[in-house]
Formats: sequence, C-alpha cells, structure tokens
Amino acid sequence: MRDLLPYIKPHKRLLAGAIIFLFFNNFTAMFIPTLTARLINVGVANQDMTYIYQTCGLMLTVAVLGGLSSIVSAILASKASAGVARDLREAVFTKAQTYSLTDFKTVGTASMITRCTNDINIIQRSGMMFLRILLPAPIMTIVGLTLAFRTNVQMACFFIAVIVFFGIMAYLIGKKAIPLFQMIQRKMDRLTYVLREGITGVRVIRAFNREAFERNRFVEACDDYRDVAIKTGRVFAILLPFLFLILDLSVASVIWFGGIQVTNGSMEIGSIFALIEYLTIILFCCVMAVMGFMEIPRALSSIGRINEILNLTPEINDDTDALPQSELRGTLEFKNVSFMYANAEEPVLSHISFTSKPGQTTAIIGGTGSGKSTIANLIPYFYQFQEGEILLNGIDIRKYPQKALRERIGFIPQKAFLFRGTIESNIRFGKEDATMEEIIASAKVAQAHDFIEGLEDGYESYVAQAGSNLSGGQKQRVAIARALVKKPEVYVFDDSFSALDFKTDSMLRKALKSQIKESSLIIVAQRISTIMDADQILVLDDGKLVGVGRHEELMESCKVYQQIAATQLSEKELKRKEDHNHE
Ligand SMILES: Nc1ncnc2c1ncn2[C@@H]1O[C@H](COP(=O)(O)OP(=O)(O)OP(=O)(O)O)[C@@H](O)[C@H]1O
Repeated sequence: MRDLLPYIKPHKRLLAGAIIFLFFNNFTAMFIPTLTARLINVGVANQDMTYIYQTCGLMLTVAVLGGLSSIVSAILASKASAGVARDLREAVFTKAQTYSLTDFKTVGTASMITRCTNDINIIQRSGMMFLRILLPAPIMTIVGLTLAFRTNVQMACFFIAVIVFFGIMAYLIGKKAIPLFQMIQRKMDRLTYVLREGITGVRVIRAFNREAFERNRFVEACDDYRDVAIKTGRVFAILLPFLFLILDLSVASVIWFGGIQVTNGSMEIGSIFALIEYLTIILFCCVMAVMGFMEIPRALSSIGRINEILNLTPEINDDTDALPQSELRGTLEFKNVSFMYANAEEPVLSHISFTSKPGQTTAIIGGTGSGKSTIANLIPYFYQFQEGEILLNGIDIRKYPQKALRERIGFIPQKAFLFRGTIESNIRFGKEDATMEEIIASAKVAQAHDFIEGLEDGYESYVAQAGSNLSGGQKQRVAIARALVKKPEVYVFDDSFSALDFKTDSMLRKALKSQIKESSLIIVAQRISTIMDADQILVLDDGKLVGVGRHEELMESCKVYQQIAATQLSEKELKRKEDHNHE
C-alpha cells in the first residue's frame, strides 16, 4: 500500500476535498434523527406548530446541504481515483519500457495487459469504495453510538452487541471469499492470454481449421472464470440478505424493547425514532463496510500485482549515465560470447568471436535454431549475456546507457512491426526530426519509394494496426527505411530480406552498400544468395561458430556451409562460382 503513496500524493487536494465534503454529508445524516426526535418529543407532544415548521425547515435545509455535499464529494473522489489510476497506468507502461525481453517473459505479456487494465480498474474502484464507504464507516459508527448512548444507554449497549456480531460474521465470510477473489484474478489472466492468442492467431487458426479447438479452449477459460465468479457471487448472495436480516431484526428489537420503555415512561416516543435511525445508519455503514472489506483482499492482490511490475529490477540496468567516448565508429566485436536463455538448460551460443568493421558486411547463416537471431538480439543488448564481451567501438556494450547504445544501432527484426499511423510516421519513428528528403532517401535505398508513391496518399497513406493493410514485403521495406533514416553505426538485419523477392533483395543490398560506408552491416539470412557477396560469413551450427570467411573460402573449407549451399544453389550457380574462384 505504501508503494502507492507517490501516485496518491499529486491528488491530495482532491482527496482532502472529497473527505471534507463526505464528513459533512455524514454528519448531516446523523443530525436528522436528532431533529426527528425533537420534532416528536417537543413539537408533536406539545402540538407546537411553529416549532414543527421550524424543525421541518431545518431538517429540509440539512438534507439539501447533505445531498449537495454528497454530490461534490463523489465528484472529487472519482476525479482523484481516476487520476491515480491514470498515473499508475503511465508508471506501469514506462516501467515496462525498461524491461529486457527476459523480464517480459517473466511477467507474461497477457498478464501485463490484465494488470494494466483490470487490476488498475480494481484499484480505482476500491479507492472509491475506501473513500466513500470504508473511511466514514468507523466515524459514523462512533458518532452514532455516542448519540445512542446519550439517548438510551441500554439500547446503545445492544447496538454494540449487534456490531460485534456483524464483525464476526464478516470475518468468517471474508475468510472464505478472499481466496476466491485471488483466484478470479488468475482466471482473468488466463482468459486474456487465450483470447489474445485466439485473436492474433486468427489466420493460422482458420488455415488449419482449428476454430472449434480454439473456441473450446476459450470456452474452457470462460467456464473456469464463470465458475469462480459464481462461487464469489454465491458468497455475496448469502451475505447481503443475511446482513439485512440482522439489520431488520435489530430494528424490530429496538421497537419492541423501546415500546416497553415508552410504556414504562422511561423513554420518550421520539427517541425510539431517533434510535431506529441511528441503528439503521450504523448498520447500513457496517453492511457497506463489510462489502468494502471484501474488496480489500482483491485490491491488495491487484496492488501486489502492480507493485510486482513497478518493483521488478530490470535484468539490464544502465551502468552509468556517462557516455563512453571512443575514436572508433561502427566497429562491432564479439569476444568469446556465450549465452543461455533464462530457465534453459543449455547455452544457445558458445564462445562466439568475430569483428565487423565500418563498411564491412558480416553475414550470419546456419540451420534453424542455430542461434542466428540470438546473436542479432544480443547486439542491442536485449538480453543479458553470461560470458564474454560485446564491444561497440572498442567499448563493452554494457557500459553504454541503453538509449545511447541503441541510438547507434539500426535493428530490423525478423518480423517487421509497424505502428498505426502513416507510412511517413512509421519511417520517422527511426528519427523524430528527419526531414522529408531524408525520409524519401531512406525509402529509396530500402526499395520502398516506388510502392509508396504508387499508393493513393503516398507517404501520407494510412497504416493500420501492426501494418495489417500492407504486404509482408512492403512492411519489411518500410521497417528497413525506418532503420536507415537513423543513419546508425551498426545495421542489424535479422533475416529481414526473406520477405523480399530476389530482385528487390539484390537491388536493396546494392543500394545499401553505397549507404553504409561508415557503418557495420550484420545480416542474418536463410538464403545464401543474399549473403554470397558479404565480406565475411559466419556459419553457425548448434550455437557454435563452425566457419568464418568469404563464400569462396567457406565453399572450400566448411562442411556445414557446403551442405547449405548444396541445398540452395543450383549446380549451374555452384559451377559458376567455382569457375569464378579458379580465375
Ligand atoms: N526467448 C527465448 N527463450 C528461450 N529459448 C529461446 C528463445 N528464443 C530462441 N530460443 C531458442 O534458442 C535457440 C536459437 O534460436 P534463434 O532464434 O537464435 O535461432 P535462429 O538460428 O535464428 O533460427 P531461425 O533461423 O529458425 O530463425 C533455439 O533452440 C530456440 O528454441
């Protein structure tokens, strides 16, 4: 709870206002029974019409003021709790941006979304409940009891007994309900990730006719959620009528015993009305407090889940804010790097060493799962590696502030991801202050300019969520232009050419060559034809470097490379290359 204070503090004025108006409202509510008693005991008993009119007028004024203060308090409370929720969402999102890819895996993307939406909603609602119900309940009870003691001591003692009974019942029911609330949140997490997979994977589901299977999986998750929700609902279904039954029985007891006392002449009739109202207000507050208490475990669990995100120490932290200085530019070196994914049993990369100099193209090739993308992902320091060093311009990448490091790297992921907006805004993502000329120049190198110009609105053309209105190759080219506009020191193409046809692939590489004179180019590729002209080719097999050299050298010396070449290149191409070598 203490962790939430920094998010509550900026809204303290609204909160203070909400509390002040709320207390005013509650006190007016408590004043009305006192006026009722006076009206009956004095006005009605003495048939004093002036007194009756005056008291009725006063009651009306108090009721109107009470109503108005209740409205103002509710508005201020909802503003404050919505503000806290907004700030929490911003904090969660900002924190998530500092996570490494392993950290994301630890929390889980679906759980992250539920926490940012559902859990913060729960905190917001609970905050309102705390302000409107839980906070005033003990004060109203104390004030009500004090007034009841002043009216009739015996009755006030009876009230205390009823409140204690209430408390015991609430404790017993709460014990049963709390685990259910915690379970309901876990079920919501599951529901979210099944839903997410079912929607994002809709094309694959349809292509494999797995709609029924996926529907069953989703229905199962819904059923699970429903079952726990029903159990929780059952607790409330019993709880509420039960609490109101206690309230009604208590009121009946006050009328019964109060009636006897009035008959004895030890109490005035108006006091019975006042006592009934005190009791009703106190017990109503207790009912609401019990309901509020039921929310507390749910809110605490949500607060815990949010704190888990906010307090998670990212796997990768900036070592220093000072930017390391170097004479070099665009030199990348792997020195004996080994890497193992979290919870994996074996390293996926073992003792990888290579150097890539400015103007040089370094290609990485190997079988599926050999660790090519993992190397690409280590360059921008997306993962913490366990052994060895990765040096950019002679300085360990762990010494760079992450922002400074990534500013120097143009990363094009295997699967191009575009944001909703325009083609221009997606390219500008690489460099916020890029001029239109720079954007067009990058698009030209990325072989994207012609297709963009062919669109109705050119660079202003609309890009749907995740770029779903563009083809794979178009998306990939826009993603490449986005990296090019940055003019980074190291380009990392993680199998980014596979969505392009051979002609575009070759034209793009040719255009790139002219662009990257001062930068290193790292290309992860599946096709040998993409990397045949690279200055050095790294051949990976099961996370180990089994060959380094140019195409011709590897064709002579590296078995794995020869096998890849044999499966991809036609005999004519192989022969032509061989002849070319002998010349
Ligand atoms: N986030 C991850 N967590 C755990 N293991 C992973 C993760 N990503 C990849 N791996 C594992 O690491 C190994 C290397 O994966 P990587 O993606 O680097 O291979 P790759 O050579 O790029 O394969 P491909 O050509 O199929 O893309 C694989 O065995 C894969 O299962």
